[in-house]
Amino acid sequence: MKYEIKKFNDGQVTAKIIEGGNLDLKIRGNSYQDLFTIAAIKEAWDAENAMHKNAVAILTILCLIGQRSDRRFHKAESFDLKVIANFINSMKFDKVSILHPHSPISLALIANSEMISHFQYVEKTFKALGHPVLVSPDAGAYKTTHEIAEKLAADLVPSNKVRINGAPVISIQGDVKGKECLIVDDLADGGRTFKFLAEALKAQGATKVFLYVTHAQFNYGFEELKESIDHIYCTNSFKDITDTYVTQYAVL
Ligand SMILES: O=P(O)(O)OC[C@H]1O[C@H](OP(=O)(O)OP(=O)(O)O)[C@H](O)[C@@H]1O
Repeated sequence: MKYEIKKFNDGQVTAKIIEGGNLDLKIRGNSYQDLFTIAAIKEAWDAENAMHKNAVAILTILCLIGQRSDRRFHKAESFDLKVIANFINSMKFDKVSILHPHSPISLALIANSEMISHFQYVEKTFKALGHPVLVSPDAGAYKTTHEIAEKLAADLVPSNKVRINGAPVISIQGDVKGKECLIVDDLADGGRTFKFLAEALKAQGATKVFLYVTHAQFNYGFEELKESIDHIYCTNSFKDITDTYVTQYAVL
């Protein structure tokens, strides 16, 4: 399958199918633009395949926009992940694979979806660092990090996070004295969760603190992390980062 994308001067996106066959699209999916582009491709593909019902359409989303908005936070506010999921569902893909979604709600809302595990990236990091203690930063991350720790036979220290006026307040439930720690989570936005956690781990005697996140957004506060986190490991699902402080695994 081959296609062509054109952009009009007013921002409109249009797609043209050049060669037929199964559709296998891989996108960051971290912008509405990305979603509209695949909607155009899928619409053109459907029109071309109206007579060939056995062709298959698969979508891979590396960093789903709105994945954190997995509930209606306040009355009268929009439930954004539901809006995004409804739009993706309207395209009727046969399979939608999503890399390390923030919560299972993405999978529940998006039809025919399945999770792509981040295990291989954590495993590479864990081995490169020489088997550090894994740290899960909050209840949301605990389940998947616990599963990964079991598979790696790694020690796991859970920590709890509550946000007070937006700022994370941390409590660590384990002994990290004299140990190297690897915090494992799905995404970093400003990174304050990890800055506070790394400071707390070091205050409790951790010798080094590393961070793994699948979706390295770092929309703000990136430089500050260098004060408490020794090195960051991530994928390029959200963006490419050129900084020796960061090791990125290519997924795109
Ligand atoms: O880089 P930061 O700005 O610190 O944000 C990163 C944290 O935020 C997200 O969790 P969130 O608090 O949204 O989890 P929730 O679903 O439990 O509210 C994410 O899973 C990280 O733990």
